[in-house]
Amino acid sequence: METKNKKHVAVCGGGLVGAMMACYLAKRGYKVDIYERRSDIRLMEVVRGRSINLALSCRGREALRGVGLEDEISKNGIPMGARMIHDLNGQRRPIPYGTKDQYIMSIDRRLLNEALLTAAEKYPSVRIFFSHKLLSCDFEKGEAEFCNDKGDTLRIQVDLIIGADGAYSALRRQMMKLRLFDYEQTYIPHGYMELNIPPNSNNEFAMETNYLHIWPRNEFMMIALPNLDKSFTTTLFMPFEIFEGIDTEEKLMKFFEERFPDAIKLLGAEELKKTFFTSKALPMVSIKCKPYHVGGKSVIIGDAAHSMVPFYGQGMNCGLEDCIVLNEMLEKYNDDLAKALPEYTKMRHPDATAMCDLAMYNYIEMRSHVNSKLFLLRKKVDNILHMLFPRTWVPLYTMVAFTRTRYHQCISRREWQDKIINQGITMSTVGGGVGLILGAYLLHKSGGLSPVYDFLEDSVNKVQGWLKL
Ligand SMILES: Cc1cc2nc3c(=O)[nH]c(=O)nc-3n(C[C@H](O)[C@H](O)[C@H](O)COP(=O)(O)OP(=O)(O)OC[C@H]3O[C@@H](n4cnc5c(N)ncnc54)[C@H](O)[C@@H]3O)c2cc1C
Ligand SMILES: COc1ccc2c(c1)CN(c1nc(C(=O)N(C)c3cc(Cl)c(F)cc3C(=O)O)c(Cl)s1)C2
Repeated sequence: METKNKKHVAVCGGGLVGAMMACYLAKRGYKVDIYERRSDIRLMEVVRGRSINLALSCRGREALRGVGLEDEISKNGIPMGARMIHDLNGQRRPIPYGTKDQYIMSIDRRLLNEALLTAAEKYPSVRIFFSHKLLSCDFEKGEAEFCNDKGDTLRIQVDLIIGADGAYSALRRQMMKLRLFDYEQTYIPHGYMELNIPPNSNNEFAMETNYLHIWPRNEFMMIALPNLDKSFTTTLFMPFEIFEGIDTEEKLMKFFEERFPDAIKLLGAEELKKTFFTSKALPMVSIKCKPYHVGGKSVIIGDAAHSMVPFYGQGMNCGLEDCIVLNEMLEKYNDDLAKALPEYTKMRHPDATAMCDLAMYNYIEMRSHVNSKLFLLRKKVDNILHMLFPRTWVPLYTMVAFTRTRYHQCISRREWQDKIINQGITMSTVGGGVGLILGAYLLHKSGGLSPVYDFLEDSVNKVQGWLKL
């Protein structure tokens, strides 16, 4: 692909979204220089960072498909066709995500990042500068300044500076100096800590493999995703003050015996103690900002533009979908940045902020009153209504994880569904009430079990049978 009349772009951040965007831009014939603060993770023994694995769903897979990487990544992913709910007495109950072809995938974060960096590097017009940290930039001149691990500074001039430098983005910090730039951030009182469920003594998975394991305990929660090495990366979510209050091994074991008794054997008591007292609980922040662009000179994508709490497993999926949308805008406006970038903000901001809100909403839901019984019931009702009314009742998580329905439309449909179900509940309550009064009257008049009463009792039993309550 000719690059003579195409743009020269600097992508700050060689994480999942930056490397993905570099592939899309290179496919368009752009000259792309990636500046990544860390050294080359492909050469590192251990890569410290956030969750070791992630749930890849429809939006992320579509982005990978767009650059020909879906098959390579999927073959190294572990399909999860259902959630496995662990309740307090150790009972495990599966709840399918949908039909058998509706599954999400557990993907190793490092493997995904390495594959995306290697794919980007294959394009002759892409260069990657590791150990280069963005310090500042001048949007008017299209200039950016970096420092390398030797402390040298480097100044470059390009047509477009893209910030894919994550939740604590340096490029976004530069944008915050500009007038009319809106910004809000919220740290939640919960932290997360990664634990590990190793393979069992036969070197097999210690739990059912193709499931997203969940221990919902209202204000506490654990989630475990399978790894290729037959372990499960297990993330414990708790308020920081609870983490801090567990300062002895006795307190830790008492806590797990009360809240996650079945997990002790799976985690291994000694390993649990060792990991818990050598790790720090990490924060989770929700960040919304606007606009994502500065004229035709710069744009932020991924967590740099919208960081969300992980309670929908959509942060990466959303960031990868940003790449599809930005590419569509460049296509639509024939690479005219002065038109494409403002359109990108206009198109993407409502959806990205909707997903931030959905993730926060689910965090508050899960934290306040979702234990395993209620989690099970809600998902079952969702699935039954979807079976009965497949075109009108699409569960929210299905729209989010299994379609490319725009995120803000997922919310408007949820509000419509809530209205329907609330009206349904009201009508059935009223209807039920009228039915009962009528039934009682007929019972009284006929002196025997009235047909209405039989019908009512029969239909409630049927629904209960369906719900297996
Ligand atoms: C506990 C947890 C669980 C999660 N689970 C899921 C999940 O199941 N599914 C999902 O879709 N998402 C999940 N996420 C969200 C996901 O991790 C993020 O949305 C995703 O990593 C964002 O990618 P990014 O490339 O935008 O940012 P990052 O992955 O943060 O990458 C930013 C890159 O920029 C580099 N950088 C930073 N500053 C500079 C600088 N100044 N100069 C140069 N380079 C810089 C960094 O080194 C990094 O390589 C989870 C997040 C957490 C915390
Ligand atoms: C590595 O750390 C993490 C941390 C959190 C998550 C993930 C990985 C992956 N996550 C996914 N969430 C959904 C989802 O849509 N919802 C509503 C759910 C939300 C919660 Cl909080 C939950 F526990 C189950 C479901 C569920 O439905 O299974 C998926 Cl679909 S995948 C959350």
